[in-house]
Amino acid sequence: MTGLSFRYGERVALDEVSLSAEAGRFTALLGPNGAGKSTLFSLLTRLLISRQGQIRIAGHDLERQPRAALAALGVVFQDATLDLDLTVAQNLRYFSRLHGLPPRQAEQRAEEELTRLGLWERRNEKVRALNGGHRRRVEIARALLHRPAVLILDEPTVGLDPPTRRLLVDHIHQLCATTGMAVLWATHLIDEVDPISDRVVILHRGRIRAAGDVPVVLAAAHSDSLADAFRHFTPESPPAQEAC
Ligand SMILES: Nc1ncnc2c1ncn2[C@@H]1O[C@H](COP(=O)(O)OP(=O)(O)OP(=O)(O)O)[C@@H](O)[C@H]1O
Repeated sequence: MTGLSFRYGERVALDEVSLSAEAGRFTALLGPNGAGKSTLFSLLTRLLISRQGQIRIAGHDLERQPRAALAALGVVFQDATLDLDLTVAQNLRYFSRLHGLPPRQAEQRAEEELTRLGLWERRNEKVRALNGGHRRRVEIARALLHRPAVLILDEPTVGLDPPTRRLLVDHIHQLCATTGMAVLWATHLIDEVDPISDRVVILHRGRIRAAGDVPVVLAAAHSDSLADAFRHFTPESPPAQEAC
């Protein structure tokens, strides 16, 4: 996205934000509460529209080619959006229909993704019967059914216990490396970043404060830890959590 701005009335939520998520890489969008992460996700998914700036998804302009752009996008929102009274399989089937996947292909894709996330055996259970971590996994499986080129996740580990959090973070890192998908993962938890392979974008009060590979961000902050760099670029914010 380039030069993206958005305001709620007089309140500026995003100010000339430009960032990219590269294919095959995990980009961590780090920002404290109120930084503008959810607003950015709403713009990426067209829940909000901005006249200032441009968003391209897998080469498609979101404003001019919304169908093609959104077809290339997988989304996991901050709040769960599953139907609790449908089974895991029914939730996935419904979503596949929305994306126009033929039934046979939809079933195949559901099996692949649920198996990968260890949930195939539980496909006929109602989502209501699953714990928070398993529901999150179902949402991730659902977001991947149509094989998006870009996957965006808005603080997907909020409320999960540390082992479940680790499992999801590792899973998405692995997917990124093996499928070539671009991932944009919003978080305020520093320990979700892999300092070796990830890119980091630090957003504070609607503006990008730093972006690049971890060593670049550390050098810009004259710091040797990402937690310190985060504090440096987000003054007057609560300290970043390194672990749950
Ligand atoms: N519907 C709204 N009306 C007015 N202001 C809003 C609205 N939604 C968000 N804001 C403001 O816009 C700014 C960015 O909020 P946003 O929710 O995008 O941040 P965030 O980084 O996602 O924060 P969090 O981690 O708390 O979800 C904040 O100052 C917030 O108060």
